[in-house]
Parts: sequence; C-alpha cells; structure tokens
Amino acid sequence: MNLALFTYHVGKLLMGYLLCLIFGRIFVGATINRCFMGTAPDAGQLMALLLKLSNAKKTIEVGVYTGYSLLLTALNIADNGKIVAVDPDRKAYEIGLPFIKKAEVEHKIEFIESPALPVLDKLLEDPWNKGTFDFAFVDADKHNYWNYHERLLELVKIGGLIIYDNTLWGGTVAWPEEDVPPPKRGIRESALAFNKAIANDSRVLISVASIGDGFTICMRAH
Ligand SMILES: C[S@@+](CC[C@H](N)C(=O)[O-])C[C@H]1O[C@@H](n2cnc3c(N)ncnc32)[C@H](O)[C@@H]1O
Ligand SMILES: O=c1cc(-c2ccc(O)cc2)oc2c(O)c(O)ccc12
Repeated sequence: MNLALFTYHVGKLLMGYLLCLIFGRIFVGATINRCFMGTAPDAGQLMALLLKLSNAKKTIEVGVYTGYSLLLTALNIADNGKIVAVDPDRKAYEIGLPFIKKAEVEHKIEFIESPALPVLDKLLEDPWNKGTFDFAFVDADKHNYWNYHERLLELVKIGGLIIYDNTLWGGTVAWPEEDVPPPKRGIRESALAFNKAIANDSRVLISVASIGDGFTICMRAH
C-alpha cells in the first residue's frame, strides 16, 4: 500500500472517530465511540428486503450494539413477529432503545444480556425450538462465526435465512497479508477461515454480497 493511500485511510478513521465522539456527546449525551460498528445502510436495505420477501416472523440477532439492525428487523417483520436479540452490552442497547420505543416495535424484542453461545445452546436444549426460526443475523465477535453457524443451522427452518456481516472485512480478505494493517489481521484470519468453511458446507446455499462490509446470505438447504 502506498503512503498516500495509507494516510488517506488513517485520516478517514481518525475523522470518523472524532465525529462519533462529538455528535455522540451532543445528541445522545453519551460517548458512542464505536459508531462505525453499525451495519452499513446499503446492507441494511438488502436485509430489510430479505426479511419482507421471506415473510420472516421468528428471528434471532447475535450482536446488537446500539440497535440499528435490530430496529430495522423489528420494522420489517410482522406485528406479531419476535426477535431474540443477544448482546453482553446492555448499555449500548439502551442508547438505541428510545428509538425502538418511538417506532413502537419494542414488543417484538426479547433482549438478552449475555454472550450468544450459551443462549443459543439453551435454546437448543428445548427440541421445540429446533427448525423454528425464519431468520438470523450475525454481527458479533467474528472468531465465533462458525460456532454460531453450527447452532443457528439447527435453530433455523429448512429454507430459513442466516446473514453474516463483515465477511469481506473491509476488502482485506482479498489482500496479501503484508498489506493489511496489523490490527485488522486477526479478524481477517477469522473471516478467511469462516468464508472457506461455509463455501464448502453442503447443508447451505450461500451468496456473498459485496455490499456494506460484506454480507454472506445463507439459506439452510436441508
Ligand atoms: C458490530 S456490533 C453490532 C452492530 C449492530 N448489528 C448494528 O447494526 O448496529 C458488535 C456487537 O457484538 C457484541 N458482541 C461481542 N461479543 C459477543 C458475543 N460473544 N455474543 C453476542 N454479542 C457479542 C458487542 O457487544 C457489540 O455490541
Ligand atoms: O471494528 C469492528 C469491530 C467489530 C467487533 C470486534 C470484536 C467483537 O467482539 C465484536 C465486533 O465489529 C465491527 C463491525 O461489525 C463493523 O461492521 C465494522 C467494524 C467493526
């Protein structure tokens, strides 16, 4: 990577970070210093379309943060639809909660403050949950995506959808490792391993949409 490109990327990151701090303080009264973590709006639009097209009612979200994708899901499922939304960070969820309330969709959400793996395992203990979810969205700790995949495949119905965010990780999955800034290398490795594994998984059909930060759209085939 040449120096100009590197300076451009670092400058963009610093400017985004500063704007997050300033606007977070002014508008929300709290420091939202990781606002870059929200799902990209173009990817969000695709997700809204898929929720509507698939007529999703019973859904799971792994990784809520301040609730952009959660609100989007709540707005695009039926009024009697449900979202099991899991994140260990309740404080972040509570920053977005006033917007969820204003949109009058809070009744669709069961927020569970916890890491997701034990919650998914608990759901799987009840055989009535197996094969009953229409839709799942995964946007959490990237090194656990395969662990989520194994569990979610048992929870979603045949024909149900699972979307994984950040599977292109800023495009770095296609770069030579030496061009990738060291802080991005760990998640890049996880993304590469996940992408390879899911591409070889005969239980699913997938499409990697190069939208936002990379959306792997996955349908349980059998
Ligand atoms: C990228 S953010 C989610 C963004 C959100 N989907 C949106 O559109 O605004 C990632 C979230 O994953 C959560 N997270 C990290 N480890 C987790 C885990 N083990 N289980 C569930 N959520 C986790 C973090 O607390 C963080 O809120
Ligand atoms: O920069 C990030 C970091 C994450 C992230 C890292 C570690 C975790 O346990 C959870 C999330 O997620 C991101 C993300 O989803 C995104 O769209 C952009 C950036 C990041």
